[in-house]
Amino acid sequence: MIVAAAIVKDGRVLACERSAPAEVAGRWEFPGGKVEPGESDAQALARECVEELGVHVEVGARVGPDVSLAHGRAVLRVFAVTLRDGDVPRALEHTAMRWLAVDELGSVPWLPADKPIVAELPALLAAERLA
Ligand SMILES: Nc1nc2c([nH]c(=O)n2[C@H]2C[C@H](O)[C@@H](COP(=O)(O)OP(=O)(O)OP(=O)(O)O)O2)c(=O)[nH]1
Repeated sequence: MIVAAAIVKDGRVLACERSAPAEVAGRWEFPGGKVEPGESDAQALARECVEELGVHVEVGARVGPDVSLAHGRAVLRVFAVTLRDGDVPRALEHTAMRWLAVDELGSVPWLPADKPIVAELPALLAAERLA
């Protein structure tokens, strides 16, 4: 299982540019990674957000469907995530980061598996604005 974070703040979502490996470098994704043995999805996601962004997060609801990766050898599961007050993400492992507003969601080359997740973001961003 790969878990990843749709970090939402002020009507925008954080997109991150992969630095490696070569075949996906330059593609954009949600920060995250593999769930390690003994971890829950939420624990893995919280750990990855510390490692990749230096932030503490609160893990919320699922976003979009489980997406099959690598010919069914892995599954990508994305969660809505909020930052702990005052925490500011830094690109510790990514080449670049951008906070995308709803009209900018198509402005980066997402990893192909992320497309059905990105399709759910307008509703997620709208809901956050109302909250
Ligand atoms: N984190 C993340 N990975 C994604 C997304 N979309 C997508 O296809 N993937 C794929 C790319 C990689 O093949 C895999 C995640 O690998 P990773 O390199 O981020 O995981 P990790 O940090 O645990 O890996 P490792 O280098 O520690 O072994 O999932 C996404 O939105 N976020």
